[in-house]
Amino acid sequence: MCSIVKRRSLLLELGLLNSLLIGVGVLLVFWYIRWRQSRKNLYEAAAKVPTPECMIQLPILGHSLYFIGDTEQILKNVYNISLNKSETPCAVWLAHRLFFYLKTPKQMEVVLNSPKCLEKDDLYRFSKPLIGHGLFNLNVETWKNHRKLIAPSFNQRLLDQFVDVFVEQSNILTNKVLSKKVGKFFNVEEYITAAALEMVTQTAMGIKTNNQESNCELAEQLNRGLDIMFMRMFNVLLHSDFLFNLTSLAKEERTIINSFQGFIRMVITDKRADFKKKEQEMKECVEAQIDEFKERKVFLDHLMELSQNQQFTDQEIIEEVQTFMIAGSDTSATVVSFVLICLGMFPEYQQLVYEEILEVVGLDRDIECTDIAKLKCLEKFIKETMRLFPIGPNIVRKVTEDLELDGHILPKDSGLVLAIFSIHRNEKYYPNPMKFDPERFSPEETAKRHPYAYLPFSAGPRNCVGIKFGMTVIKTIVASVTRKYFIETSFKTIEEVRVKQSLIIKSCLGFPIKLTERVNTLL
Ligand code: HEM
Repeated sequence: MCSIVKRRSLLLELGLLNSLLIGVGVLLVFWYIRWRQSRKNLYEAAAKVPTPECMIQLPILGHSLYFIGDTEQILKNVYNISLNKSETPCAVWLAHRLFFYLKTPKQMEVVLNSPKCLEKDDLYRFSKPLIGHGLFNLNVETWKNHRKLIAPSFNQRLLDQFVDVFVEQSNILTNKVLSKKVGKFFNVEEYITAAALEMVTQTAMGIKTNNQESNCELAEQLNRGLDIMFMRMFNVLLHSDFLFNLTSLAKEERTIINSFQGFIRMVITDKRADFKKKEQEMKECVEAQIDEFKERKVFLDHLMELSQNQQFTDQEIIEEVQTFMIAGSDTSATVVSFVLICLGMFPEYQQLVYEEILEVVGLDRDIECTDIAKLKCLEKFIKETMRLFPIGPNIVRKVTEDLELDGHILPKDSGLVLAIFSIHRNEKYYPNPMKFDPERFSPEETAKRHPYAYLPFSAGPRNCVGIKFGMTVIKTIVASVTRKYFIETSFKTIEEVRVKQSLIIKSCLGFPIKLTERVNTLL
């Protein structure tokens, strides 16, 4: 009797369980159908354009498998999409996310100037911990306000005042740091990064850290942080915070960010105290002495002034400084490193650059701000280097309202991959594209090209805010090194310089150069 009752209650429980499972199943199916319906416009838009021929599309994962792997392979896979002759936007699925891959200057012009594409894509969310919620990453509404307030800090007059810092640090790099490396091959990147980081630290925060002469742990940490960030962006398995936090990468990233933010906080606290002290001294000071207190203003001073008018909170200041330091140092240092290996590969151009420096600056005196614009040959050389090695090889934006492009509707919530690396190496815009030829950037040749065929600093309202700053840093360092040393590299051709995409482009084999001190004679 007892066993019959038990069996009945078991059957009852099983029945309930089955009903529960069926109920959950029905709900899931219902939710899935609704979810698919809400994304109908994405599927329809994707069906109207080609998918990349070089990639197989899998259920659920889409083309994701092509974006798992090392950062060299990822850049190659993205580049391979451009080898298809068709210029129609093509659709790439990264799991449930739809991206359109764009590769013509006309498409770049429309997208970069459209108010519907000012938002950075969700992929950039993985960069927020390290780069901060500053200009680079902010959502459009806050970005508009911050950009308006911050852009004046990058004016020419202010930049001219920083040239002294750039020159001082370039001299330390050339005369103290690199002089120990003469005569043997070495990877120049870490030394340039330390110099650029010190330049940005001084001009962003107004403090000296003697980065170049001490062991530059911060620079190394930031490089590793950027690598982890990019791995996460393209590896869908690491997109979930839960799964990522189970990996050792998450722990490593947290350590890097804590030490970086701790450093910025410390500087801001010191600055605030200093700011208050100076304000007090100014109040007590007679008019004639006030000039003594008028020092060169750095980026942080501007932000702190804006915070007094309630335009920036303390946290926003920290995030903007964080952005400025990463966006300003790693980019400039990487371009300088590429320029140095290109100078090594093409000695005939190196000679022209060297002769120009002697003509404009001479042998002995320091570079001055008025010299920078006169270094035209160097400028063309830098531009050609940035064509072949653009810092942001692929920029990704998000569509916030349906956008019409080349007769196709790119729907809200899709992502747009702007394939700058592919345009820069496309023979349609740059005949014989792998030939290194600075004359492509003579005014006559430049005028013949679509202006959006060259985008090293992006373009439109959300372009790089530090273009002049970056170009001045690059010119000052390269002029200083080239005036003192003849540069060689172990790379023989551009093709040998294998590249990978961390958030920015990097050389897979580093930046090996050999320096020989020049026996300088005036021309
Ligand atoms: C040669 C050096 C540099 C290159 C090639 C470069 C390139 C770029 C590119 C391509 C973007 C757009 C990225 C995107 O839309 O995904 C960008 C944005 C930005 N860059 Fe630069 N950059 C350089 C130097 C600098 C410097 C020196 C600073 C600051 C001192 C800076 C600050 C920024 C900021 C704040 C943004 C975000 C702008 C916004 O969204 O409003 N960059 N940069």
